[in-house]
Amino acid sequence: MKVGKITIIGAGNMGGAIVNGLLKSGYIEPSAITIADPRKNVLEGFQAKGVNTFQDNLEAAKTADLVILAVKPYHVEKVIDQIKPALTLDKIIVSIAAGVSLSDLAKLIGNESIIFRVMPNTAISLQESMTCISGNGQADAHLETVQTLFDQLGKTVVIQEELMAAATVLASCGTAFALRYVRAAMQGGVEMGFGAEMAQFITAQTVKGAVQLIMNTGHHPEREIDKVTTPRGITITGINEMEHKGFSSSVIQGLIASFNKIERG
Ligand SMILES: NC(=O)C1=CN([C@@H]2O[C@H](COP(=O)(O)OP(=O)(O)OC[C@H]3O[C@@H](n4cnc5c(N)ncnc54)[C@H](OP(=O)(O)O)[C@@H]3O)[C@@H](O)[C@H]2O)C=CC1
Ligand SMILES: O=C(O)[C@@H]1CCC=N1
Repeated sequence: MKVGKITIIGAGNMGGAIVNGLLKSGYIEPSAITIADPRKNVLEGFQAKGVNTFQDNLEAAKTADLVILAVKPYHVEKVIDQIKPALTLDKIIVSIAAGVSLSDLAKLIGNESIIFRVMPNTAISLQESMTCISGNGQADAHLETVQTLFDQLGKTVVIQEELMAAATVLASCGTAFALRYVRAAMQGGVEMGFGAEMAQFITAQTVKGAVQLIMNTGHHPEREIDKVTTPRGITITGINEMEHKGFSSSVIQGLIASFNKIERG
């Protein structure tokens, strides 16, 4: 079933990106979208796009069929307290707060409620998110509705909740990790003679093409790497030097550090 009215609580990086992705998708009318945030100035831009805006979270949540909690993890409890009177059992509640479990949410909202934990990334604004979804027992009957909604905003997978911390690191933090590679390559490009703008253009298109090589074929990355690394050639010299300096190991250790941060707080 297609979702009716959506309310997003929190108009920050992610709340705003979700609204922009929804508007771009045309999946639902701007008038069926509501966003709430205490800051009036951030709401004005959304109002201009025909989206309903509120500084009062409870008012914003009242009319919704589906409420997305897009506030920082440490604001989730306070926000749920504010909107609880509007969280009737027929409403779908979606939290994107990192590290806030379904059982944490059920304690605050109620065991009978329909609750999803969803982990998107900032590319949701361009309908290019990787979004991981899990839900509680009541959520099963509404999974298609929620997955179809996020399918409009990129790619989705339904996962066991125990994998949600790993999903957060790979897919949500992953945007920043990938862009650090891009930045580092740009810095190298500038040292070799390109201006920053040209270095960014060349690096970004190269990364996009490399990603498409594995996405379009399903090939393992090493299969495509093998096609680039001429024996005694230039690429293997650079790759081996990166590995001597700990490239793969640094990436893995960074992922695990982020994972431990979610798991241990
Ligand atoms: N950023 C990312 O890439 C991702 C983030 N997430 C999760 O999404 C959530 C939001 O992150 P992000 O968008 O980056 O954070 P932001 O701080 O950018 O956005 C949160 C917004 O909520 C506002 N806010 C604060 N208190 C309230 C309140 N009581 N009621 C309504 N709005 C309030 C904030 O205002 P103010 O700034 O004034 O406090 C801010 O505008 C987090 O839980 C995070 O873990 C998940 C996936 C990816
Ligand atoms: O860094 C964070 O805590 C959030 C969650 C995932 C991406 N950004």
